[in-house]
Amino acid sequence: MLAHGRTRLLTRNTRWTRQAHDARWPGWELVVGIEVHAQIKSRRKLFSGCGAEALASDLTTPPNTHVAPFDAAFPGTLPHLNPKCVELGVRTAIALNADVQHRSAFDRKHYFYADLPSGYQITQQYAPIARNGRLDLEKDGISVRVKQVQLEQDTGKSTFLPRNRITAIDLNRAGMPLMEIVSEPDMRSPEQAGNYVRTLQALLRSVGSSDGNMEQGSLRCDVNVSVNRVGEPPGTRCEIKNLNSVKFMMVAITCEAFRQISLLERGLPVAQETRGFNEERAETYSLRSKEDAPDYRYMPDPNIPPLLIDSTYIDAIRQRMPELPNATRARLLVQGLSQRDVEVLMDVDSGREVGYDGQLGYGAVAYFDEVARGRDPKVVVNWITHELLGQLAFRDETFKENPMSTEQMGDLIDLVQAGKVTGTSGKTILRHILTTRTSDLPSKIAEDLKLLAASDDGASLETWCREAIAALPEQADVVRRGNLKVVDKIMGHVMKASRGTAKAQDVRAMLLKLLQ
Ligand SMILES: Nc1ncnc2c1ncn2[C@@H]1O[C@H](COP(=O)(O)OP(=O)(O)OP(=O)(O)O)[C@@H](O)[C@H]1O
Ligand SMILES: [Mg+2]
Ligand SMILES: [Mg+2]
Repeated sequence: MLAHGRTRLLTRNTRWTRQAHDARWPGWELVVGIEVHAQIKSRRKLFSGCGAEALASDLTTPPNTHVAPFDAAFPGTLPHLNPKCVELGVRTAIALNADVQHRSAFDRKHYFYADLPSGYQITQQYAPIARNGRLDLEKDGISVRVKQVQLEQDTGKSTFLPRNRITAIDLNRAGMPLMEIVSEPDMRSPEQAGNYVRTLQALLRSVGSSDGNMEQGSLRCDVNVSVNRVGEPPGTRCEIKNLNSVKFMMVAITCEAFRQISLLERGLPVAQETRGFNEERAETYSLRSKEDAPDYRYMPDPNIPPLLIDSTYIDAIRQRMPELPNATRARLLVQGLSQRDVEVLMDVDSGREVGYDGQLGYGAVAYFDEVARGRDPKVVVNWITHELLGQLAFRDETFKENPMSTEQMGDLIDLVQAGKVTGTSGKTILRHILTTRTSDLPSKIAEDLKLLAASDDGASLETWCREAIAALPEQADVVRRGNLKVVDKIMGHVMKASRGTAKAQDVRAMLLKLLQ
């Protein structure tokens, strides 16, 4: 499963290549670069050793219950780097084809805000853990360069309570580990930007370094947008902050492009600034201009020694890399699955925790792999995508909640393939498992529910057929006169009587025998 090797470069760097004219803004070119902050999936914070379990996803954690003295900047406390975060950072860097730096360092970035008790954030702006990566967007046929990956701390959260007119501070998130993944300005449309974030999410999940969930805040994006007339150098960028879904991010980029173009067309300059996005009014608004930009007074953190990483360490991680999404996609296509099946499988949220050793890979893909061992992949994927996922969706349940084990699914498919139960009964058994959450194997369920195919039992098959002919005399006559199409009607009657246990082929044969 060594799929992490350098994959083929899809195109040359797109940076200066001209994009085919975009009907939304003829004569103009859009340039987008994205800074992604992804929460690292570690059980402990970056420097304090404080437990970070369930903090990221669980918004119900009571405020200020996971705070070590260091997170609250208690005097005399010292940082202690969490090695798990380094490992997951390196793992991410390898997945992005980036150069892991043998020496990186931590800086203090100063600013004053109530949710940052120490008055500075520890980050790696100047000597990041990895540089010069790349993310291939197969759908767009481009490759986005990743400038750097840096480790840094998250801040706390502040909430203004209008009723009491106070701002409440929650330090649970303070000191949580983040990776900032900075792209080069290589995207040329809102769609490419959306695809970049989705592809990155899938990559982070596949290597187990982040949940990458924008809605829950474990992945946050700042998008940088500029426009220029085709053939001219890139314009001044504006950075849009605090976007909480890929969809809104794409809308924000589109709105921002129109705003900048309309300024330039009126001969007005675009000011470099940080902007927010109002979802309801679908417009961006100024947060602060470049002049108001804080002076961060970066300085090396004197309490943290440089991070030295040797080749042996990097190689050990490289050896244990799981299969990456592009390789998974290619492998599934080779197994004969359709593009659509592959998309569906890979889109499904993960059913199991991806181990930190990365052994499991995708939830639904891992599930498929296990069931498909020794079985026809196309048959297996049909049962998973159409029946299982269909039924889960119908019940408004996620794949995480799926009670049907891979053993149960495998047994069910074997029963149907061997003709021991019909396809219809197979679906009944699947629904039975989802409803009762039983761990019984389908072969036992089929017996208990009397769903074993009736083929061996020629007697009842003949009885059902005779009854059906008696119930539908007109149709029976039409068939007798040679119109075989009408036999389907009578078959339907038999299937109903047999509760789906009769095999269609046998029913048809028996009816024709009785009617000719
Ligand atoms: N002309 C441009 N148009 C759009 N995006 C650009 C342009 N030039 C640079 N960018 C993007 O802007 C981003 C700059 O991010 P970077 O983290 O280096 O600096 P920053 O935004 O000044 O710092 P901070 O982390 O404090 O926000 C990169 O993603 C880069 O690709
Ligand atoms: Mg940045
Ligand atoms: Mg920025």
